[in-house]
Amino acid sequence: MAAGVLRRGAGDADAFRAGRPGRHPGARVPAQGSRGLMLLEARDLTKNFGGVRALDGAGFAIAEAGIVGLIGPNGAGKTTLFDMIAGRQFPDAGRVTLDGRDVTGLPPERRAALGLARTFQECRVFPEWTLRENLLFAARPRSFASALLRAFTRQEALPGGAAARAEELLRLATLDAYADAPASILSFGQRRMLEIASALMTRPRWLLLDEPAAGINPGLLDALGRFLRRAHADQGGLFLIVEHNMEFIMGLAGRIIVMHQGAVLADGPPEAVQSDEAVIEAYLG
Ligand SMILES: Nc1ncnc2c1ncn2[C@@H]1O[C@H](COP(=O)(O)OP(=O)(O)OP(=O)(O)O)[C@@H](O)[C@H]1O
Repeated sequence: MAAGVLRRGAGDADAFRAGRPGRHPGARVPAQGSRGLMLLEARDLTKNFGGVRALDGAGFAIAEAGIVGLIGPNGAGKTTLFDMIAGRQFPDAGRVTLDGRDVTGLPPERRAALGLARTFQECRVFPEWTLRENLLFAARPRSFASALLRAFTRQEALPGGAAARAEELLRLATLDAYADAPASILSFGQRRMLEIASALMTRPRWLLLDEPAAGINPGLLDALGRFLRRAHADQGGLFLIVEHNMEFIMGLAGRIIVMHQGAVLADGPPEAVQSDEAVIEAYLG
């Protein structure tokens, strides 16, 4: 197991506590934002798969733009919760709101139209296409009308500013030197950054990242963290990140939500969560 990566096991609590003494024990969910609406709220989500209760009243509210980590031991319900927010799965009970709007029953494409984007555990880029082509593809309008236009005119109707946005993201990801090279020449970690850059092309208000640090060479983790910080400073919104690499997420996120057995166990700044005895206990299993 790589240093700083948390899985169930006796060494986990040590890795979890490493280096960061608790300073704000008991920190809870921040108050509502100035507009009075939550950027994202998951309320009392429940999901059963046959006899398995994957989510058991899970909920949290995020009022402010920022980078938020979603962590928890294997099987805690993180992916299921993520899928509920993205619309890939629907809850048995509970609801999800984006900017106060109930989106619980909306399919993923309707949520995308509202400004939600996500990446997946398996990296999705087109290896034969150049980096720039990958990014421009991500900016393509997905509507039926634009598909028709494309079919009849063979013209790509890209939104204004897409080319400039692609250059900007290539710079933020420090991939600009490879703009015209096929994505196949990139390392796995660089491909992951390209995939994230693609998701950022439309300046999503909500970006869901599923284990961005997984499988990435430790030498590239700093670059990935810098890219995410710079991208967030550039565009704002919420970056919600499921992650098992504790060192990475604790250094990146301003707030950590911990899940355990389908519910939220703790929620607060990294220092508080790392020194929370219930959280340490959950990781020890
Ligand atoms: N499609 C499914 N069918 C049956 N059980 C499922 C399904 N999806 C998830 N589960 C179960 O629900 C529970 C929560 O799974 P989930 O994948 O959400 O956890 P996780 O926190 O993302 O875990 P990991 O960190 O290992 O990815 C687990 O017990 C899992 O086996």
